[in-house]
Amino acid sequence: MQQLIRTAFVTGGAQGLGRGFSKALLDRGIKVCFADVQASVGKSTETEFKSLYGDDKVMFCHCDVTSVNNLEDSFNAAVKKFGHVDLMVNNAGIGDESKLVQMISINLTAAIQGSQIALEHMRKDKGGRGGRIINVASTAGLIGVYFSPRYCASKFGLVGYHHSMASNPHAKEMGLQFGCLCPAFTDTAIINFDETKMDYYDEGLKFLEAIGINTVDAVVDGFMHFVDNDDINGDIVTVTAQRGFQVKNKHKRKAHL
Ligand SMILES: NC(=O)c1ccc[n+]([C@@H]2O[C@H](COP(=O)([O-])OP(=O)(O)OC[C@H]3O[C@@H](n4cnc5c(N)ncnc54)[C@H](O)[C@@H]3O)[C@@H](O)[C@H]2O)c1
Ligand SMILES: CC/C=C\C[C@H](O)/C=C/C=C\C=C\C=C\[C@@H](O)[C@@H](O)C/C=C\CCC(=O)O
Repeated sequence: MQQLIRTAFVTGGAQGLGRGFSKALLDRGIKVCFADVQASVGKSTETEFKSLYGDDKVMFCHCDVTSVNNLEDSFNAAVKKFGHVDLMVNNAGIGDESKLVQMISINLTAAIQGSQIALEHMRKDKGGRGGRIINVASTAGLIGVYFSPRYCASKFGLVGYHHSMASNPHAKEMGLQFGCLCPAFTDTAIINFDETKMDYYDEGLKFLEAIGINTVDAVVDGFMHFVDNDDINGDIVTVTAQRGFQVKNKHKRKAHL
């Protein structure tokens, strides 16, 4: 029987993919707390969502995910308002090769810390009611990309964390499931590149033009796989302009060998 998802916490939800995931969840009647470092964009997204879905369905927390205290306080504010968080989405991210330390801190460290905060709250063996933790990585977490090597490293790290957590034989008794979303280039602000954000800028742009750009809606469709299906533990969803969304799971494949 499908675990009922009633509430979600989404980082980086003020705009782009996080906003798209939040809206799709709200459309399903799931209450959403979204956190973002951009206060004014977050507030205006919150105002719009409240007018569409009602004041009790959505909340915005101004939060810099690189501060673990800030992240924990925001998560706890969602638990206080909604009673429980069933779905954690670690989505906040940047793509800037000139900001190595900040990028690792946001894309990798904060996503791991967000996962750990969520799982301590969700663990059935510790009195929680279970839940799902979705980490937003990238196809750049699955294949090497020479013009964005630092970004790639942050996303490979996150995919490694996902595999490790999903392969935990105790995940089931804790009531936890781990999913990882790996889109290729998608039409959001993160792909507004300039020479400082990418190595081999011209070659990077040519690659991007050659493989094409996903719409936000296409990536949201892939994301909803983690909400609409029962047994998603270990799933990696890739979304590419050429092939749409595809689900891969090396843990299940191994189990069948
Ligand atoms: N758009 C793409 O091509 C693409 C492809 C694959 C993966 N991704 C990943 O998707 C995720 C969302 O990116 P997007 O494409 O929507 O880009 P975006 O720039 O539109 O959105 C990123 C959001 O994260 C927020 N954010 C950044 N730093 C933060 C911090 N320290 N604390 C809290 N919030 C912070 C931003 O304010 C913004 O709202 C990222 O993890 C990104 O790496 C994007
Ligand atoms: C640095 C910029 C910020 C965001 C952009 C995004 O995260 C970066 C994507 C970089 C590369 C994407 C490559 C996509 C390639 C696909 O067309 C395809 O060839 C790979 C598809 C699946 C991959 C891997 C696998 O199945 O093993």
